[in-house]
Amino acid sequence: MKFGGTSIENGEKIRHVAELLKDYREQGHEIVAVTSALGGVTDGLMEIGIDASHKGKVSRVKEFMADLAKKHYDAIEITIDDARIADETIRTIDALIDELEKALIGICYLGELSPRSIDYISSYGERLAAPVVSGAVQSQGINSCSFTGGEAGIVTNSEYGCARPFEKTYENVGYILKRVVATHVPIVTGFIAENEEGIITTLGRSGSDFTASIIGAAIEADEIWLWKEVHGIMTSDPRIVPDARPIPQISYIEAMELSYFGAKVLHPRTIEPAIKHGIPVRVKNTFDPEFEGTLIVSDQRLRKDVVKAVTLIRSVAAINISGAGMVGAIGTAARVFSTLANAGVNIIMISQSSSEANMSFVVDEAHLEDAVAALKSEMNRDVIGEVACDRDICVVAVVGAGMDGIPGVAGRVFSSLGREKINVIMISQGSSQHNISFVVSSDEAEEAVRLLNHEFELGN
Ligand SMILES: Nc1ncnc2c1ncn2[C@@H]1O[C@H](COP(=O)(O)OP(=O)(O)O)[C@@H](O)[C@H]1O
Ligand SMILES: N[C@@H](CC(=O)OP(=O)(O)O)C(=O)O
Repeated sequence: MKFGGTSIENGEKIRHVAELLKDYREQGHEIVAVTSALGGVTDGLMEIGIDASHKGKVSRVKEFMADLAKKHYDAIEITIDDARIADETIRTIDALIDELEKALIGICYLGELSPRSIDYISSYGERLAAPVVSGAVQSQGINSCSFTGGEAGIVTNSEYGCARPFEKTYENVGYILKRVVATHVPIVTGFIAENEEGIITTLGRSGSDFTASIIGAAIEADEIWLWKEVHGIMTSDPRIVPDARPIPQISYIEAMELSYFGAKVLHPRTIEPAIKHGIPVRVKNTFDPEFEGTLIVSDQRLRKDVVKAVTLIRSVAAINISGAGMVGAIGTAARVFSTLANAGVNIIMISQSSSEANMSFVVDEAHLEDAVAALKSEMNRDVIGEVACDRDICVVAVVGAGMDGIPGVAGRVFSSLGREKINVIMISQGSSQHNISFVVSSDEAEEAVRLLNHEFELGN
């Protein structure tokens, strides 16, 4: 079971989580709990790290640390009734706060923040949360202990900020946690792991979902449950479409498409370990545990709804390359994509006109400058005449395995946009036919998502 930052935002919510864990444990379930940082803490840690490296104010660091310590002391006061457990937890928190303060002051003096240091600093959110959650569970009379991702056996490469676990992780974690769950509810920090030298790495923002899935696979869990503040995977982000509804059942592939195409409800790599080990994943609402939520499984029963959900990716940019010399020039696409790969640019979507005179792709906005520079310097100007880009765009994706082989879905998507005069800048459909994605300008994107929810009757 994984509890996200919104589920453990403060003492009251942590107490509720501890009671949930107690109830399930007393029903006879063996549970490993994965915890995120208290709500907003990871963002705060990243900001203070950047602040320290730019402005270097020790007084600002001390102020931040006092607030951070208070947030955790307050949570302890509300969640841990037993004085001995509370004292022990406070000592653990104090030691972590002391270590982190020293690191941040070091960054103030050094004036630099490497990707490795960002991972180290941001790891404290989960490292501070796990002992508090564990103390709260112990205070409910249930045996519990806490582990960092590294201590639980998760070993990754050194790609700081989005590290990938090595295969041996599954054996390590299984060996360590399978024995503990028989007697305890172990609380493991989500999001963070270690490389082979024992240096802290992170799995990417929202990576606690991925941690839960790695652990679920390693201990051969019956199910992996992701507890959130929403009623499951919804037909669209409820912040954009207020009447979006929870999807009762969805396939692994659909859930992967949704998370890759911007549905912030799941970390995009969450489903991989679950698929590999055939473990169902449930997304449930921490604050309405009786509600069944969304079940993600491989063997999806055929449902009549063709489109399951509509998602939106922001913070992207489009690049269009064109030139009469591209027509019939063999190897142009290969050169473009290897140039972008060498520049470390992630390509989200690709489209080529049938005339071959231009090619468009969508990249993360953060990679745009590197992408344009690489294309301009590497490409043969005889072939590519122009490289143009557009920052004010979003990708909208219409997802559903039921679209496969059903004629007219694309027609309905684009007719409904056309009726409302929403201009489509670029279109792409994978041959799997699970996803139709297209690009619109940023100021029309949310309206497009609402329109398509209405067109496919996805709302309540
Ligand atoms: N299709 C979707 N279904 C459900 N939630 C979505 C979707 N797209 C975006 N979201 C957002 O994802 C968030 C997921 O819940 P949250 O409790 O924040 O998870 P966590 O704490 O694990 O990160 C919600 O705030 C919701 O607005
Ligand atoms: N705390 C990390 C990891 C995480 O998974 O958080 P959440 O479960 O709140 O998305 C982050 O904010 O990215």
